[in-house]
Parts: sequence; structure tokens; C-alpha cells
Amino acid sequence: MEAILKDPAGAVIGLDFDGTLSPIVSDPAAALIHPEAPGVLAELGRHVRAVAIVTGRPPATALELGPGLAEVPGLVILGHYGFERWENGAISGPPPPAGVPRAEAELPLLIDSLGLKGVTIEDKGRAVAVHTRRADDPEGALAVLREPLDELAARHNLVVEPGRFVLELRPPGMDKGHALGLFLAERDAMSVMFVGDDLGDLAAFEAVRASGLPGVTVCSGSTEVTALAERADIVVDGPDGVVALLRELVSAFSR
Ligand SMILES: O=P(O)(O)OC[C@H]1O[C@H](O[C@H]2O[C@H](CO)[C@@H](O)[C@H](O)[C@H]2O)[C@H](O)[C@@H](O)[C@@H]1O
Repeated sequence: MEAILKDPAGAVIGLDFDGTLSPIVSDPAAALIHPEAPGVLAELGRHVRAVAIVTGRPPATALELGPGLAEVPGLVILGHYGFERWENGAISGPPPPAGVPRAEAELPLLIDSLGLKGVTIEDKGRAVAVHTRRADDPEGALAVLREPLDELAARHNLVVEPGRFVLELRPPGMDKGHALGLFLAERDAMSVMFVGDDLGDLAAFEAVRASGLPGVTVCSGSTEVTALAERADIVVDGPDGVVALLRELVSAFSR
């Protein structure tokens, strides 16, 4: 943190979206960014080298669920775990893998055959997520789904990304750590902070350490995931705590 405070202009600030900037809700389509987050990110963006949102969401969805984000100066969104990038109003990325629609077509029958109720499917374009938060037994449904989804993913050249009551089938070859590492090099970062809440953010925590830069890892704490808090330098209380921390940073930069 010392290096970031000493030279904000050299700092890259990376943040996850769901559970970090946006409070967790039961319906993924109803998620909305913390009302104060776009404003504080805009202030932060005026001081630091770059602000990047590194998320499993498609960048277009993050912008939809994050009104005001498009106005954050210099913001980059590395979506789909880094496969898709939004910057200056434009989205770029490789063509979506053919395996995703094929796997998705098999999902309703598979879920039905396992006798699961309340399990929902989120079509994300270049990935598909299977959510259990609204199942009768979310934890149990996750356990029942794990092996069949591993098998389905392998048949379609996909991998399973676990998260908060979700198993996502997505293409291999990219993760938040790789995405963050490339971004730090691209921006010639002098220091880095990454804020996340879920298992997919562990790779970004590792990238902070592997970069060799002065870095700080922050966990947006919850009762649902403990693995991140155990590895974080700082733990704050969910998106409210994240916004408060970012506000403190902005005040320190302005002094
Ligand atoms: O990398 P992230 O920005 O954290 O995105 C990861 C997944 O987040 C979303 O699911 C999570 O948030 C939902 C809304 O609060 C919640 O209902 C769900 O239980 C969480 O797992 C999103 O729906 C996924 O597509 C993202 O991959």
C-alpha cells in the first residue's frame, strides 16, 4: 500500500465485479453495481495509472449492470476472465468457442435427469453458467452437478470455473491471473492492488505476488468464501467495505 500511496500515478488498481463492486443477489440478471462505486472509481481513475475491472461477466453485461462505469476515466474491463476487453467504448476478443452452445443445449436435460429443482442457466455468449443459489439445497446441488459438468465440459473442450453457488463452463487458456499479469506489463505498472471476493480471483492474487511489484491483495469478505480472506493482505466487509477503502485511497491521494 505504501508504494501506491507514494506514487499513485504508477499504480494499477484491479477489481472484480460481482461480490466486490456489486452486492450478491439471487438473480444474476438483477445484480447492480454499488451506487457509490462508479463515482469513486472515476475519482480514483484521475490519480492512478489505470483502473481495470477483471470479471467473469462479459464486459457488455458489466457495463449494463454498472451504469456510470463507461464514464470512469481510462477504465478497462477485462471480461470473460480476460478473453474479452472493453476500452474506449469498443469490445474486442477472439471468436466464441463452438463448444459453448453445444454444451448449453445439453444442460436442461442433464439438470432434469439429476432431479434438481431451482437450478438456473445463464447464457453468457462465450460461456454458460449453472447457478444453484435458488435451488432448495444450493450446496448439495453444486456437489451433485460437479462431476457431470466436468464430464460435459471436457467433451466440448471447455473447463469448469467454480464460484459462489455457480459452476461455469468456459473455454480454457485464460484466467484472471493471466489477464492481470498481461495488463500490468502493458501499462508498465509500478505497483498494483487487486480486490476480489471469489475463487476465480485467487489467480489474480497470485499474479500480484508473481509480478514482483509492490502489491496489495484485498478480499471483499463474505461468509460464502473463506479461501480468499485467508490469502488477502486486507479483508473488508463486502462491496460497502470496498467502496469505503477506495474512498480512503482517493482522500489520501488528494491530501
Ligand atoms: O468475476 P465476477 O465479476 O465475480 O463474476 C463471477 C460470476 O458472477 C455472477 O454470479 C455471482 O453473482 C450473482 C449476482 O449477485 C449471484 O446470483 C451468483 O450466485 C454469483 O455466483 C455471474 O452471474 C456469473 O456469470 C459470473 O461468472
